[in-house]
Amino acid sequence: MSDSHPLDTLVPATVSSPACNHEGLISLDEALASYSTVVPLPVISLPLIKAHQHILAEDVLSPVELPLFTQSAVDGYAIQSTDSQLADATLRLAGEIRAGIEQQLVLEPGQAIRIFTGGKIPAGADAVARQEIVRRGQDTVQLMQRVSAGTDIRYQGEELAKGTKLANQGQYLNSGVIAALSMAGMQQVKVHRQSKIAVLITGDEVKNSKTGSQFSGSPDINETAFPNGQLDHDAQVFDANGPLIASWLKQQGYHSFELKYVSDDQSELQQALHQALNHFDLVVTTGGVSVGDYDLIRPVSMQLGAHQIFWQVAQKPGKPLYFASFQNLQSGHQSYLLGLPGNPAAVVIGLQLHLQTLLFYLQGKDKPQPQWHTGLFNGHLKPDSRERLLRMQMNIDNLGQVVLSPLPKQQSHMLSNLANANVLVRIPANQHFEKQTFLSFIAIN
Ligand SMILES: Nc1nc2c(c(=O)[nH]1)N[C@H]1C(S)=C(S)[C@@H](COP(=O)(O)OP(=O)(O)OC[C@H]3O[C@@H](n4cnc5c(N)ncnc54)[C@H](O)[C@@H]3O)O[C@H]1N2
Ligand code: MOO
Repeated sequence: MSDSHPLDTLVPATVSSPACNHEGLISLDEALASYSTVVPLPVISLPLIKAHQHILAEDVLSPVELPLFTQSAVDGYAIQSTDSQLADATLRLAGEIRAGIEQQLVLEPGQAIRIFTGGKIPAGADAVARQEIVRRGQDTVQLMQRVSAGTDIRYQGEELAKGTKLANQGQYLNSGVIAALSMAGMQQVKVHRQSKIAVLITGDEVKNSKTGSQFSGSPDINETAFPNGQLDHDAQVFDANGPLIASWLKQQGYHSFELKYVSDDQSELQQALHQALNHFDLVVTTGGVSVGDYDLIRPVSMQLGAHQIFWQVAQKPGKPLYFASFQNLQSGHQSYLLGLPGNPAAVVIGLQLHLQTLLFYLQGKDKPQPQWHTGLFNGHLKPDSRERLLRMQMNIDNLGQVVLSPLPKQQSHMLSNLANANVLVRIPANQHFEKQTFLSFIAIN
């Protein structure tokens, strides 16, 4: 740390001085809406499996009909249904059709063909007698029940006609959609490229990994990225934010991100931010965005050319949240900076609401805004001038109602209740809440 005041050499011309009172803050909804101004990432074509957890950039129409051919739904015998009306109904066995084996067999009246689930129905057959309803002889099959036409047959095209829409532009490719596309023979899909993300954990007090703060431009997320062992002195804290962000990103399907630690030293921060803003699509920082003398993320980023979109949101936790855009005028490289406050609970809100919404806009997702659900709040709350996001436990009671139960330890520096929380509940500002109030929530993921 240099002897001079950290801001002596850094008074960016573009910094306004937003008032720290609540009137000067933007609302949570305004902050979330402002992410819609970002430029979505380019469209690329990916093999289906690699496209998992990406956002589809085009509607996908089925190139085939499904099922692909008329087939048996059971293990049994392909027959003509009229033969099952006969008094004796004993049919001659005339061959076998297995799933996946091409056969040119034709079923004649009075015959049965052994067939297995998924086997292609032979010409001449209009029903399958499942093996539980037949009595099998050496070369004969006696039907114990009448079987109507169409029984236990899956017809070609009964699920989908060729050209049916299978998936929509803007849709998230979860494993179910991947399977539906694969079943229709799709091998490549157009998706938005995922954001390349740099994560910068700041703070002299945060126990550091030894990997240094230089970004290499390639992902390095393995256990060596994180600090181990003892604290170096008793004013240090263990890092909560690095593992929080890394595991959250991985859960969202982002495996290509780089995470570094940087101290509150101005030149170190300047170097790390310069690299990150110029080589990544998105830079997520923690700490250093409040009003303290060593809260340098805003002034340093603005001196590097970042343009503040907003700073300070009327939310609790996470008030000093900072969002900026950056464009390198020479290379044209565009990136965004989401500066999350250092308090770990503020980082949770920053990920679940802000980063999630921002990423959805960057990836071109439909419905990018948080999809709030409603539940019955079961407790008391005093008014607060900031909208609050409380960690709660959501359960379904024995009447089938969605019930939200408050948890203790809600302050910004506390995280232990996350072990029991499954939702974030939105508490509007300046209102007194009693039991039996409907409130909005999202699941914590
Ligand atoms: N005078 C004022 N002081 C503060 C205000 C204010 O309006 N006026 N706002 C407060 C609010 S609200 C928040 S939130 C914090 C955010 O401050 P910063 O973003 O600058 O974060 P830091 O000061 O760097 O850290 C805050 C807190 O979190 C701990 N921390 C930081 N990083 C980690 C980490 N990786 N793992 C675990 N814990 C971490 C850090 O030690 C601090 O205790 O500012 C208030 N101050
Ligand atoms: O906004 Mo801060 O996270 O309330 O403490």
